[in-house]
Amino acid sequence: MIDLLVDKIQALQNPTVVGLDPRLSMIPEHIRQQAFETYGQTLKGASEAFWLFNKEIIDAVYDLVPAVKPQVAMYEMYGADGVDVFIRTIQYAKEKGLVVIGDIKRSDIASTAQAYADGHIGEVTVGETAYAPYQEDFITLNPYLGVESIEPYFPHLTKYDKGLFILVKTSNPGSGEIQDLPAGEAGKPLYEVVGGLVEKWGEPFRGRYGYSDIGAVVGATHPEQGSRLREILPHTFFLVPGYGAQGATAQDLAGCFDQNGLGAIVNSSRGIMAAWQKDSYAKMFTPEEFAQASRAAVLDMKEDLHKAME
Ligand SMILES: O=c1ccn([C@@H]2O[C@H](COP(=O)(O)O)[C@@H](O)[C@H]2O)c(=O)[nH]1
Repeated sequence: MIDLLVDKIQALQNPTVVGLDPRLSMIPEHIRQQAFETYGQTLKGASEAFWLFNKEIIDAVYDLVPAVKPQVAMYEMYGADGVDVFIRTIQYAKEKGLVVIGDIKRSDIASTAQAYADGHIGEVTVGETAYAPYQEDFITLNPYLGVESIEPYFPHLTKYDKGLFILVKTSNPGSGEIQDLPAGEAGKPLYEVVGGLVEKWGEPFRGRYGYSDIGAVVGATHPEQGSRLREILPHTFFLVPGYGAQGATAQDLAGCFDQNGLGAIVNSSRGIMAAWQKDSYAKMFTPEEFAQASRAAVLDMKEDLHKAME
């Protein structure tokens, strides 16, 4: 799956992933009204508002970006209706030719990890029929439980052509409290040790570009660590969150790319979905044109990333 992602990044000349993290507060009034008139102010009403919102944003950006990253938490908080919209969003994005990164950050003992693996990137069999309930192309995982919590996903990478992004150095301000602790030889920080494991786990899954189906999450908000990780993990592709709403600039994350301008895909969720609420875009687009504002934000981000990589 990493080859397909890199092919798409190359074809579009855009290493951007649009994060699909809808919140009611960022949904324009006309969309909320439409959903609430049909379903009431209920969990289903909120979820359907997300669906209408996501669908329009996908329609506005699918020809510009290689991938989208729905964040499961935003959907799960509305229960079964929210999860239904998470699944419909994945299906719709895939129909539009987008690679889908399910940001689900799972972590558990092997037998439970197997269930996550089968459900999210594999198949579950009921009677004689095999179902693929979620169908993300990549999912995010937390490696804290060690290799046997990650291994159950490995056969699915080849069998179903899938990929993983494993948390290595996260973008949150407090990530250093645990991730920067000296853990390896010569006081190496924990994130370097985890990064080394990810590089090793990924070895059998390398593709045409030398990158593995097993990638790493590396926050844009930690520029020095990002550059260091790029140096020591030459075969590990990075999913880089933290640009925009969390304060990281294109310059901050430039070190996550390799000398060919590959090796990373940069996420922006609020910065793109809620662009219509920002003064700079609100001057140009009405709330009804929210998806066009998102499109403009994607084009601006692309230009910004290119400038930083020059
Ligand atoms: O280290 C991490 C890992 C994941 N995320 C997720 O990325 C998006 C960021 O959203 P923005 O609105 O662009 O800040 C969100 O889904 C996070 O859960 C992260 O930010 N940092």
